[in-house]
Amino acid sequence: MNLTFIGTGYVGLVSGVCFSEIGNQVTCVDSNQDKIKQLNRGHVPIYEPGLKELIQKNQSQGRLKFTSRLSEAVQEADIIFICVGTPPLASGEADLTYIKQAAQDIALEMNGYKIIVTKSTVPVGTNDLISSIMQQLSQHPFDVVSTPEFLREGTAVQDTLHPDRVIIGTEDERVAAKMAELHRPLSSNIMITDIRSAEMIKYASNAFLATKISFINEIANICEKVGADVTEVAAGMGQDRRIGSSFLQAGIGYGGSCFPKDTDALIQIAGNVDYEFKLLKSVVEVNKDQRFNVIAKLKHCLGDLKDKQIGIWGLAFKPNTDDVRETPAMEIMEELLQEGAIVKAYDPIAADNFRKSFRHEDLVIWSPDAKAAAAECDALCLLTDWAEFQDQDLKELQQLMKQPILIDGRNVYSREQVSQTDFQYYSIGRPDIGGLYPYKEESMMLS
Ligand SMILES: NC(=O)C1=CN([C@@H]2O[C@H](COP(=O)(O)OP(=O)(O)OC[C@H]3O[C@@H](n4cnc5c(N)ncnc54)[C@H](O)[C@@H]3O)[C@@H](O)[C@H]2O)C=CC1
Ligand SMILES: O=C(O)[C@H]1O[C@H](OP(=O)(O)OP(=O)(O)OC[C@H]2O[C@@H](n3ccc(=O)[nH]c3=O)[C@H](O)[C@@H]2O)[C@H](O)[C@@H](O)[C@@H]1O
Repeated sequence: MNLTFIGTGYVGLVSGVCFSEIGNQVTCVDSNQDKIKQLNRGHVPIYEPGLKELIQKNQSQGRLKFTSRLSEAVQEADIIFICVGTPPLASGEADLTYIKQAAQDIALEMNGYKIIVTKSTVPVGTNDLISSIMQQLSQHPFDVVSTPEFLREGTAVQDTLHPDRVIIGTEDERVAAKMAELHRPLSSNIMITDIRSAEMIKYASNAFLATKISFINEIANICEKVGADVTEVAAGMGQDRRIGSSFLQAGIGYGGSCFPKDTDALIQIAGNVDYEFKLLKSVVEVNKDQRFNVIAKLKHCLGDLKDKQIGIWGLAFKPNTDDVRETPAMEIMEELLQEGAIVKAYDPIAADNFRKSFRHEDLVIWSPDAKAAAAECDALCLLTDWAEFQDQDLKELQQLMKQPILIDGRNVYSREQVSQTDFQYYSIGRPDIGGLYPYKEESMMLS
């Protein structure tokens, strides 16, 4: 089939490339000409394992092209995917400016029947809005379908080629059959539903995953006070198939371009129909606090942070991505600088992106590698669980530092690794590994 993807962010680019990989003729369009120039020169604007190779392969086999010329791309296509951003407004609501613009752009270039598929995450009712924009501006027939995207950054290619499920929101049987045919090479688990339910499935899924994370983070905080190990607790809970083991990794909270934005948007969607989503509001609040756990632990070890040298390992919101949108590292570093600490930072991939968006860029010492970031530090904080950090020799690391204090915000190191060192080690919800918690002994005793 001839497919056009509008927007070459994570979703448009990865989906476009993967649909070309399974044999479709794909055009990816972006209004950002610089992005298109880069892509045509072989430079991939995002870091995503496996993506560059797939782009090269499908481009050279003539199934994939990049352009900023929308008219051709719309006119050649049977199916057009809208994959533009839906960033948050100050109120938390999704900004639909790019969606409306894309619908108008498509409508003005129509030359016959097409299926318009919304892959962007959009509030319930947005596909109806797209339909009405199209109807006003074009005489040509069309159908609008909601097919939300569930890929994760860092594993986006695998997630797209092997999705757990495909959700297709349409009330038209022929459109459903065509969409199912398109997706069948990727998954046999295809659910056809109505448009509004499809729109809601996306928000509900992200909100539920965010809830699991905030839930386990609160359990971790309690574990620290009662002397239990959250990784053992999560492993025990996860063996119940009704609970499942994924997204129970305690840490410094979720970040990224989607969970923070989509939880806020769902709270607003509910608010707009006079429903207060109390549970989700708490999830968001817990998440905002969780990152400061790192600062509390630093203060417990070092007291006043003024003039203390603190190393930061990891700036991306998760490993295997250079995305720093809503990364917890941003606020942690701001707080450290505010406290008068000297901050040294390193990330294997995301440092350049982080520097561009960090307003105190000039106050940080940017280190070329992990060891340099730790050298001469009073404490080291691990904020992103990159494999590179997991593989470090802790004994060697300890020698480099002024004081052997390690705050592991992602529970990366094992008891065995830590016990072979003199590190004063604090992780999240594992009070028995390394660090001594002052409140542990007295609060653990039942009377
Ligand atoms: N980033 C992710 O991992 C995931 C994102 N989503 C959702 O997918 C949507 C897109 O997200 P990202 O790919 O991260 O977005 P992004 O913001 O990284 O990229 C969007 C792209 O669309 C382009 N664009 C905007 N308006 C355009 C127009 N009228 N014509 C042509 N190009 C246009 C922009 O120049 C930009 O390159 C959002 O709604 C997001 O919530 C869903 C699942 C995963
Ligand atoms: O809508 C989206 O954009 C996407 O949002 C998330 O994907 P992503 O943000 O790429 O990454 P995740 O792997 O979900 O991680 C999100 C954040 O949660 C944190 N996390 C994740 C899992 C966990 O157990 N604990 C935890 O703290 C990660 O460190 C990261 O900061 C969802 O997992 C995708 O299904 C969805 O498509």
